[in-house]
Amino acid sequence: MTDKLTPLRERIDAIDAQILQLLSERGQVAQAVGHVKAETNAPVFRPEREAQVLRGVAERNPGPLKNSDVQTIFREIMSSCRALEKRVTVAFLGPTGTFSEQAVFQQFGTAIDALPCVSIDEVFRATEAGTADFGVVPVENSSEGAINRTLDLLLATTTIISGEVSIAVHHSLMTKTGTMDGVTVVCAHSQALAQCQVWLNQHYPNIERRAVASNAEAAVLASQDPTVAAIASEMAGEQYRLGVVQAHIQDDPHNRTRFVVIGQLQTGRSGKDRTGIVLAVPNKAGAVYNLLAPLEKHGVSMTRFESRPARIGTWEYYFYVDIEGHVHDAAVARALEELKDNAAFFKVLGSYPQSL
Ligand SMILES: C=C(O[C@@H]1C=C(C(=O)O)C=C[C@H]1O)C(=O)O
Repeated sequence: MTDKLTPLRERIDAIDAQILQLLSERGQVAQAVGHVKAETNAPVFRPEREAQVLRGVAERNPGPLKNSDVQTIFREIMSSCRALEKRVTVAFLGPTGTFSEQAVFQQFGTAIDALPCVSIDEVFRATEAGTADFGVVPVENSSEGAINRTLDLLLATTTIISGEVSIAVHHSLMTKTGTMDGVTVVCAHSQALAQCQVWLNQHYPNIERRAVASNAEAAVLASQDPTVAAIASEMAGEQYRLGVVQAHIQDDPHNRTRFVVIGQLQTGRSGKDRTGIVLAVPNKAGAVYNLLAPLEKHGVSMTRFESRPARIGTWEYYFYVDIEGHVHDAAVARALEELKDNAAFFKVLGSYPQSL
């Protein structure tokens, strides 16, 4: 047994030495890139380039490692290389242990300074003020729909969207003891309570449900009080040493939340991009139909259409539209020129690589 293992481990040691040498070389090249960028004051973080690297490794992956695992490794390599150029600060809806934090690491890797904020408003403020280089905010959930606060803040913000991240959202019911004995209240963020309502109605119809600021806060409360159960990610549960009563209690097993990255950075073309815009039209018959006609004319696909009541001003609704492509793609540029002409309000939220 040992004799068979020894030569294999020697091979692994030799490979690791090569990997380490190559990582060192990669780091040195990233430092050289950093010097070139510093000379021209160019941005350090280039999401379009990172997206291309990650797509490339999945395309060229010879196996046996899974594409998603190889991408996780390369994301971390890039995060560390980027940190040699400059370490970025990223604001998110805290505390630590939230799905927002998970989204931050999925986009930037872990060689960053994560800045937990108490609200989505605070994430926007920190990013606008430059306290953070970027902010990560939730925009939509596959079962609950739009995150309205984010949509409203996107309308007025001076920041632009530079990226998107989509993560699977699995909720677990957890308590200090790992059982429901003596539990009188289930705490979670209102979105999480909504996403688990059928399951809760079936299993614990009579236990009070209390909305709190975040699932992580619910986990903190449960860790301090055995009569409180929390709905949160298992990651948060581990962090606050909770026992799992039941894992994966969300009503939709494919539940996902999409986040956008906001900042001052205008992301370049990656070859597979998305663009977010906000529009308003005068309240006339056929106005919305006519408004969107240029998309069809120029062969631009719409991937999302969301409306929000305008709370002030002359128009009734703002329309949040996501389209495929980048503002620098010829067809998108032409379509947007025409859209703009027909709109009473028009704002490009940003162009960015489509999430993996
Ligand atoms: C090295 C660069 O800087 C950063 C780090 C990257 C990497 O490690 O591959 C890629 C893009 C940038 O976010 C670069 O721009 O090429």
